[in-house]
Amino acid sequence: MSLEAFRIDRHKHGRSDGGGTGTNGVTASAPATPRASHRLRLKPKSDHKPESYDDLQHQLDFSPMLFSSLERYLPIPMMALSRDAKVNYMRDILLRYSPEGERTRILKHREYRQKILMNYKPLHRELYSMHAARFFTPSFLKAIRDGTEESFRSIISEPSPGILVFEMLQPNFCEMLRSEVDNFGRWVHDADFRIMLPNTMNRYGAVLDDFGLETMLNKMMDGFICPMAKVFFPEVGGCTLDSHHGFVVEYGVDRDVELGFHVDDSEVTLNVCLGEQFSGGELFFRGVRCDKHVSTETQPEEIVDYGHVPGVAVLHRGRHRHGARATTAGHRVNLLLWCRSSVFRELKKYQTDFSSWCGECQRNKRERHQLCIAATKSELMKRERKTAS
Ligand SMILES: O=C(O)CCC(=O)C(=O)O
Ligand SMILES: [Fe+2]
Repeated sequence: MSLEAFRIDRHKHGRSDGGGTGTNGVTASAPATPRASHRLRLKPKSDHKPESYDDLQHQLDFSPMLFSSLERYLPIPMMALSRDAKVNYMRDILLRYSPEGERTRILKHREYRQKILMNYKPLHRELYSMHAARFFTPSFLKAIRDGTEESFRSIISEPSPGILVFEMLQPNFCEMLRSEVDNFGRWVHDADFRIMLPNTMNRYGAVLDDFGLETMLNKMMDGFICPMAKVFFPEVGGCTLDSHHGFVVEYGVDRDVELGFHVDDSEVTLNVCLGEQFSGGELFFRGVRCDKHVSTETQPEEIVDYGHVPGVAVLHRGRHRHGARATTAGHRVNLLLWCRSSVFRELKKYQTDFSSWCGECQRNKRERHQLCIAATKSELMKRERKTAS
């Protein structure tokens, strides 16, 4: 695989940041001048149970889960205040840290979503809230209910370390989601509405979060992906996933045919095939890499290919380099949930060694270790020779 073709996909509209004027008492006005007096605690109050802000998703400028995570860092007297007071306090802090351009982007995206939500009529209303028993396969549900590493391992296969494959979605859910996306596509066409593409690589597909599925997908991440990510990907923020970018991509000879070699703008990616009949479209993986090593050589043991099966999920680190081969016949539709951790992203800024997950950092560390052992050995031998003579 030539690494020249490598591209890092930095999705620009990825944050869950719906908006609009709300009816829940949360002011969603243009960003106020942030108050510098607003502070957070250095350490979280771990026994504090944060509120849920999910129902405010269309009024908030940031992911509701971010507010829940941040609540543990509030000054103690704040914790007992009303939810609205807490939201406004946290929102001021968050806005203080988001640059002007980012704030404008958030507001524009909020308006964009609002326009869609006010005009698009969903086809399958049942998709818009979480009905776990109807969406997921019994084996997946049981594993999640048990919640142990052993129960997860009983349903997954791992063709290579860090690539988890398991049956997840019921055929009926796959079909409903496909037809909902088709319905949305027809509305976009009829209304002559310009939509935002899921990412910089796919021309065919739709951002599910933009037409009302954000809450359901948040629940999917929170209740069904986080438990697995905690066990299998703790070193890349698997324990602190707090926002997502949910979308569907479509492939075929008359759509996107293949997908170039890339890494996702996610900590953990869920990729589930929704069908239909197709040939080709295999995923190829080439090892996990940090930013610095993203274009380094692939080692033979990192080469893995995977053929999509409808209803079956692939869960992997976002930094696991991959791409999709040409879909040579038929039509392939996949659901993607790029799960992110704001805590992990913040901490990463201050780190240089990622040997707990980057294949190249690991190799470098091993090499340094071996050099160190060799140097110690030679020093010891020198000393022995000296004492002997
Ligand atoms: O087509 C696929 O299955 C891969 C999609 C993917 O990697 C992505 O959208 O990030
Ligand atoms: Fe990807």
